[in-house]
Amino acid sequence: MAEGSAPEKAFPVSWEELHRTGKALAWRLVDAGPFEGIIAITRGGLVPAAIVARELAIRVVDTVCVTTYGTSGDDKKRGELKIVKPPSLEGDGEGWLIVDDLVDTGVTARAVRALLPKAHFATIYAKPAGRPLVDTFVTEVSQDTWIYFPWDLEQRPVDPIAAMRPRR
Ligand SMILES: O=P(O)(O)OC[C@H]1O[C@H](OP(=O)(O)OP(=O)(O)O)[C@H](O)[C@@H]1O
Ligand SMILES: Nc1nc2[nH]cnc2c(=O)[nH]1
Ligand SMILES: [Mg+2]
Repeated sequence: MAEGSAPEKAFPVSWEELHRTGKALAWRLVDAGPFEGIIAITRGGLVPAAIVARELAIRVVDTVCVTTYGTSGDDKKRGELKIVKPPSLEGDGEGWLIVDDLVDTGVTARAVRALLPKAHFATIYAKPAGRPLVDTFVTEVSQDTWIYFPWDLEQRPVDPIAAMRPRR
């Protein structure tokens, strides 16, 4: 999310939807390979990487562990980007697939691309600012949207619409 611009729209994603869209990503990647393996950007890329690995029969899965958002306790606030664990892989990433859940400002993608410039970079979702950094994605959402993944959500009771309006 761009500094100073609070996201206005919520885009909640269910497990079923994530699985379906993750498979759609795998379909888009099938002719871009074969890949030596996947590098998942933790933590958000872990579940999408598992879905893509299963669909493309990829057995080698590595991680690059990055912290940016949420380090101050607010999940929507960006902190300083740190690579807390680099990929085990040596080299420029040629023949490898990097998977993340989404690209927003592109700061995370840019940092990981700098480590592995020749790898193919794939995400399920992309916002316009980060889109040029991604080789393959499935769904674009507007920059002022915040995507809520299944692991960000739980079922809760909500008031009926009428209860949220002033009585006439
Ligand atoms: O394009 P950017 O503006 O850099 O944002 C995209 C990154 O933000 C989220 O990760 P986050 O830092 O929230 O950590 P997490 O994956 O551990 O949830 C998401 O999983 C991407 O990795
Ligand atoms: N869950 C989630 N994390 C993000 N990190 C940067 N943008 C987003 C977003 O829209 N949703
Ligand atoms: Mg992430």
